[in-house]
Amino acid sequence: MEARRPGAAVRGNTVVTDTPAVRTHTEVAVGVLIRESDGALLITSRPVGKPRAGWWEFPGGKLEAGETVEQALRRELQEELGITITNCIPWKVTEHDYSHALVRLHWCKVTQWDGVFEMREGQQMAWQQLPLTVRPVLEGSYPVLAWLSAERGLPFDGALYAQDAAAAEK
Ligand SMILES: Nc1nc2c([nH]c(=O)n2[C@H]2C[C@H](O)[C@@H](COP(=O)(O)OP(=O)(O)OP(=O)(O)O)O2)c(=O)[nH]1
Repeated sequence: MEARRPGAAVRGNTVVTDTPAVRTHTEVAVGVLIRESDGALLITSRPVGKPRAGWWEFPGGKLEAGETVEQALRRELQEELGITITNCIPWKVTEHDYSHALVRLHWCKVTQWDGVFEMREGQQMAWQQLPLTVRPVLEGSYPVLAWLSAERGLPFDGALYAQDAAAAEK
């Protein structure tokens, strides 16, 4: 007799279970662009059509097959912002489990780039000091905001950045 897991059903030759599939990580390259003159951080809003449209984040995006983190970040910032980064200092790796994806975020500090900023996806950009004044901010970015705050001797309060989340697109 066939052993069946609880919750499993047979449809034709296929066993269908309600056991969730193992979630694989989506690898993401993220740039912490730091302006030399005053240490301000570049924050951008997520464009219409993406999950969490209108939320604020550090610029970056998903790695494509065969790309290194640096290659992906260089491509994403050219595509989205029209600039070419000329350094990329690997910094931290974090993970966050969203309902839309389980992401692994590869954070790099970037202090040099060429070109003029152009928001090619209709997003907004803001050079910000800590604490940021834009809201809401993707929660996957909170650890990095906490580390940046610690580096600058500033307190960090994640609750600040969740403000206005209820009104924003999820
Ligand atoms: N760029 C960026 N992504 C972040 C940050 N924090 C954070 O949790 N994420 C998450 C949100 C998304 O689930 C994922 C990035 O995916 P994405 O959809 O924006 O990437 P992409 O630009 O390559 O998008 P796509 O058009 O190829 O779908 O990483 C952050 O500060 N910056």
